[in-house]
Amino acid sequence: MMSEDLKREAARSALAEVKPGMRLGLGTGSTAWHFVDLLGIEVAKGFDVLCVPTSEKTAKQASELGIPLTDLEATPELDLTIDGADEIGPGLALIKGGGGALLREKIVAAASGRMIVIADQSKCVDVLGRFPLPVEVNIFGQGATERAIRRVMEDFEAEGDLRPRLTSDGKPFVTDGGHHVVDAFFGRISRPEALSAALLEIAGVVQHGLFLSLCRRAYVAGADGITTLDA
Ligand SMILES: O=C(CO)[C@H](O)[C@H](O)COP(=O)(O)O
Repeated sequence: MMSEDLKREAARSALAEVKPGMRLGLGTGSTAWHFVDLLGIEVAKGFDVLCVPTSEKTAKQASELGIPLTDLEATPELDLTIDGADEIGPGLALIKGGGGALLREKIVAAASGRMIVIADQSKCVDVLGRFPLPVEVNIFGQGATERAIRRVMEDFEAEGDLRPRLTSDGKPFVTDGGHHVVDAFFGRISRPEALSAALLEIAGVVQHGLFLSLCRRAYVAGADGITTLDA
């Protein structure tokens, strides 16, 4: 199966968890795109859900499909969030934010009773950190924030550097919240909880892409079908 087919199969498994009347968080990225697309087909047939998107991109896709949308002001508690991931590690610890939506993704996941991740097998790792960890930073004082992040990277024996994320035309990548993203190349993250705490201690760090103790289930699609991983 091609990678897009695998993503769609994982999305289809997650769709089976969605019951009528649920309040859902909708993730961001190419795998979440398939979930939203499949949900749109059900909504067109009359399926009842109310959704909070985790990015402007997902909001646009969902509204074009006629999926009813709300926000966390009107609906502060959700039943379930379905999202993709950049890495799935032991205990379903995740790295997210490759698409730059990590802040809204984490807020929405934290407001949800459950988070389910959908992915193809390539995302599963024994140790997190091969995928660069996205860190969302306030634009004010970014130089000082980067310096502080580099110090934390040294403390955690990062194998690589910190790189400000740029768009394809070389401009700083700006998140939906108006912040920048810097990508931290760790190679191996052996103490994710401690790293999370150290990064959040930095004043200019808005959020980072380590999702710890948030995801309870993953549907992972591979050549042999779907594997269900539970935390
Ligand atoms: O965290 C994300 C966006 O911020 C995505 O979920 C993550 O990057 C995975 O994306 P894809 O399904 O395209 O591989």
